[in-house]
Amino acid sequence: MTENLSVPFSLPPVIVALDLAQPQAALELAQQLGSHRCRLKIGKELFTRGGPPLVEKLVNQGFEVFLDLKYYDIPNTVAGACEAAADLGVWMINVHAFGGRNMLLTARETLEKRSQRPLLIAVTILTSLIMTELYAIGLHGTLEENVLRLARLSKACGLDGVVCSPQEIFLIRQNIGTDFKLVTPGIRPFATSQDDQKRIMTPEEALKRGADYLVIGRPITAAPDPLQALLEITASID
Ligand SMILES: O=c1ccn([C@@H]2O[C@H](COP(=O)(O)O)[C@@H](O)[C@H]2O)c(=O)[nH]1
Repeated sequence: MTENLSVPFSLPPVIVALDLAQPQAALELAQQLGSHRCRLKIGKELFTRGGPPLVEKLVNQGFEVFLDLKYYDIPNTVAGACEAAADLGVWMINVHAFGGRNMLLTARETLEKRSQRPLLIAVTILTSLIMTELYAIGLHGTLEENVLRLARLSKACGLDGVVCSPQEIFLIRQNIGTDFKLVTPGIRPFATSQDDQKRIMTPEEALKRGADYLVIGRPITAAPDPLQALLEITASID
């Protein structure tokens, strides 16, 4: 497959989830993928192993990094964590919308005091969850009602967007509009899932529905040739 590197250059909307256990392997994979082809997401496993030095290395290599630590704690603690994450120079960070209004507001206000800040988004309902699980943890209403309520709360608190499943894109766009970033994991090239993801969609369909960013991990990182997998996905949404 040939790549279109012609100007004007714009980064594809793919954020590769680097869910690897070894920082060195993550650095090698990042180098193979290239900062001109994708953004990267660092989550709990890799951050716990590689820590801030790994994040800073990738930022210094020119990657736009989404630090996906999904903060969920009292407002003061989350605000401090957001400050610390912003100090790493990352492009995007996130919190759980379940942390509530005060936590969301404090996080946003803390970041707004900076001359440069990362995008701040909130996780609504994890893409691995289905309705029966929401009932089990005591949430009432449909899954969509819960996602929309949390997305509205996030918007009202001035956040830049939310993490949601691609299946909720229409709902959020219709009710909240386009000035709100929708970051969607649960992306599967063949719309089937043999793993923990439950609310899934293909990259083409998610973008057609209005996703801003597609978070894609295992379909790329576990592929025999990750770069080829990324290029095929990118070509499919071009
Ligand atoms: O609701 C959510 C929030 C975050 N994630 C993260 O996205 C990636 C998805 O990886 P895949 O291998 O493509 O399933 C992963 O890092 C999750 O922590 C999510 O899946 N759902």
